[in-house]
Amino acid sequence: MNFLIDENLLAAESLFGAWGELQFFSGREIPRDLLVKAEVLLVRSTTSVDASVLSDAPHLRFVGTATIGSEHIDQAALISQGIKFSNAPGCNAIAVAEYVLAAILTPEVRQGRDWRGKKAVIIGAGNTGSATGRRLAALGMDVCYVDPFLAAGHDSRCFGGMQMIERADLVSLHVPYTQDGAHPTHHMFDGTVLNSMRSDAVLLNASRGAVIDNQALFALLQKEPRTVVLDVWEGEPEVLAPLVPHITIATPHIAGHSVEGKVRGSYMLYDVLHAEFQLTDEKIPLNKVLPQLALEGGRWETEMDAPDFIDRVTDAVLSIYDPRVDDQQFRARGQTPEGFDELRKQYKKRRELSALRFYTESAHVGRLRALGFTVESD
Ligand SMILES: NC(=O)C1=CN([C@@H]2O[C@H](COP(=O)(O)OP(=O)(O)OC[C@H]3O[C@@H](n4cnc5c(N)ncnc54)[C@H](O)[C@@H]3O)[C@@H](O)[C@H]2O)C=CC1
Ligand SMILES: O=C(O)C(=O)[C@H](O)COP(=O)(O)O
Repeated sequence: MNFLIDENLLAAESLFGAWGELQFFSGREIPRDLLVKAEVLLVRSTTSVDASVLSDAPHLRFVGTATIGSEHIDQAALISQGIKFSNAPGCNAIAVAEYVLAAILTPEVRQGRDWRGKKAVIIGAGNTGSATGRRLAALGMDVCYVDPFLAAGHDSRCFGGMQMIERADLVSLHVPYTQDGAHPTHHMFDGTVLNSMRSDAVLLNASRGAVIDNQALFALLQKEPRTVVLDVWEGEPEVLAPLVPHITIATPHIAGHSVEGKVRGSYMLYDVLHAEFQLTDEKIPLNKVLPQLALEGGRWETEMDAPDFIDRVTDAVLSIYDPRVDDQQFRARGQTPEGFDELRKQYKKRRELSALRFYTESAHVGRLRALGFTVESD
């Protein structure tokens, strides 16, 4: 099989190398001459795959994106040409949830809050929203979801309408980008919705930029400061530069970029291809391709009392991932399209919290596990 693969797909050589010839491309556009031979095209979220791409790819049988979001793929065009498709649902849910957790534990966002008993409203109760909700609940927050699609089913979690955000201490967005259907998310947070939030509430967006009307947010923040964390930007890689100084933590769409999340994304496509093409070779287990390297300093021995739980957790979380480092780089180099893409391409090897082994006798083992740490207690 002939593969054409975005060079940012981790572990591609190890996973797909035995199945055929691999060619790699870099950047948002696929070089057209490489499409001619391609039977399998594997991309991430920055490459549009539409009818014009397909018209240059006469042998294409499968398109995969190693991401959760799939609005960059014209699925109707694929169906019309009998080309199979898969995304990688849930691959980086842990990474996104850990981004949110780390962001709200930074002193700049936390502003002395203990978070216990505070109200979190999560918009979108799918993979990333649920993973986030579980971590916020483990901090002691009171978590409710807005998700009209799931609220109508048998999900027993706390669901409510958008009016909940009026009383929320934290609002975190985890919806796909949609422009039609019963509940489109384009500019879901427009000026009216933004103004309905409490002025001391934290707003966080790690979903898609245009879920928030960035001009309306800019207008609001010019009038009064608020605590806002943005990982995604309307029109990225172009960003509304005058908005950036008003944002508490600003990052270049890297919330999902843990090494583990990226490898899981590639692995999910490997899994689907193995089944789709009825390949008979023995499957490579996921743990063979997940990074096995021990984390430097990845051992944390602690006693903790209830009052210092949040401070100990904050130290541990920020020792693994501190979004303020990404924020500094974004402000320095990420506000042009080239800088934005470059930061993402060269992104560090960020590990998930499970890479840190907590040794503790504390009564908080269950909460530490729910936050995502590996915990040993003997
Ligand atoms: N910043 C980053 O690096 C990343 C961003 N994302 C973005 O986050 C989005 C969500 O990811 P997942 O949670 O994995 O997707 P998911 O499909 O598991 O969950 C999305 C949820 O949003 C709900 N939803 C849809 N429209 C809604 C609306 N108008 N109001 C409330 N809820 C609505 C759906 O019912 C679904 O339960 C992705 O589509 C992607 O765009 C995902 C991963 C990484
Ligand atoms: O999974 C998604 O959806 C995302 O937004 C990805 O984390 C973004 O990753 P890239 O494909 O843009 O590197």
